[in-house]
Amino acid sequence: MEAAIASTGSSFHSSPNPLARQQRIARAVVAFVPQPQAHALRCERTSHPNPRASAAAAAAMGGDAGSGSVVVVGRKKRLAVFVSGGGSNFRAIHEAALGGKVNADVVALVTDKPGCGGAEYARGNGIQVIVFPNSKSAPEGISSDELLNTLRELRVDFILLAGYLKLIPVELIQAYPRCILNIHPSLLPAFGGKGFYGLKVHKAVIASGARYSGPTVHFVDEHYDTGRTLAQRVVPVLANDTPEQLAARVLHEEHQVYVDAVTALCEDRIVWREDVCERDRGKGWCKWQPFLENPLGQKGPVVSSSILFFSYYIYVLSLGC
Ligand SMILES: Nc1nc2c(c(=O)[nH]1)N[C@@H](CN(C=O)c1ccc(C(=O)N[C@@H](CCC(=O)O)C(=O)O)cc1)CN2
Ligand SMILES: NCC(=O)N[C@@H]1O[C@H](COP(=O)([O-])[O-])[C@@H](O)[C@H]1O
Repeated sequence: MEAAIASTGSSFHSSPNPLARQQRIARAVVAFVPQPQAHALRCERTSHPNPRASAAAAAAMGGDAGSGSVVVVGRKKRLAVFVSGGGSNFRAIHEAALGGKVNADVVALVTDKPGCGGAEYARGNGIQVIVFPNSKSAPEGISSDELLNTLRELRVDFILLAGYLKLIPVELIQAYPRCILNIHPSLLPAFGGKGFYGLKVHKAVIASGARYSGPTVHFVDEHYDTGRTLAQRVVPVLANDTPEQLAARVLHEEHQVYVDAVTALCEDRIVWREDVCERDRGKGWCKWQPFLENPLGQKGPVVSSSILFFSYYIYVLSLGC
């Protein structure tokens, strides 16, 4: 059962307080809410715009915060992108960040293949290249602990996997809860897991006789491709498709859906819906499902948090006149 509980208010943190948590578990948190501050599990590293301030800003801009007409943008987020190959998704995200669509800076490229296309692009664009992990083919690579320290020194908020072919260690997953995304070239859970990467995925899709395929953006957990799905796009599988033709069709959609997902992530517009949990009856388990907020709604003017807070105080001063 899901209730449409759309509320503005502080962002939702998984509280250590079991009673408070149980009370919350009894309520479903709505998946699509009209504005960024509604109930949501946020990555600890992002800012939380003040709901009253955004309402004031919306009023000042003639919008209506309740209708999602104002997207509040906090501080610029800092991204580390992990790549093993050509890096076209990495380039799409970097270009979207440079163009202002994604409210972020790409501060590091992490790769297990220092000679790959993604690493070359990063060097040509002044982005720090980090080789991880250490291996025979990349002896200059660093350890998990060194990588974690480097990402912290760079104040990285989110990690984006984009064609990275190594398993992300559990210590990185634990250090960045709900802050690591991956893009996979099939409609997970189909055609995912160990051994499913690159053209292998598209060969399996064609061999299966599937009529549709497409990219999946998902949060990363300690296993390959089993994290919570955030966004998907669908493309047709044509009768005479080669794996390369299907790969190109899927890749085109990947660039769109990943940029959209990262845009939402950096604007704090991902909300987590929790199904009513039957934990108190001793069965079942709770599922948190991340959703892009307002995915079909109109996006209002983008307001920087500084303008937002300034308009809020003008609004408050005007009340006193
Ligand atoms: N902890 C996680 N790490 C990674 C995930 C993830 O979901 N959780 N996603 C992968 C990306 N990926 C699919 O999207 C993926 C990449 C690689 C493999 C795979 O089977 N790799 C081979 C090695 C390939 C090579 O080194 O050339 C293997 O492990 O044997 C499966 C899925 C990134 N990391
Ligand atoms: N399972 C992981 C996997 O197969 N990832 C896939 O590797 C390609 C990387 O392309 P890019 O380097 O041009 O972004 C992309 O198609 C991505 O979905």
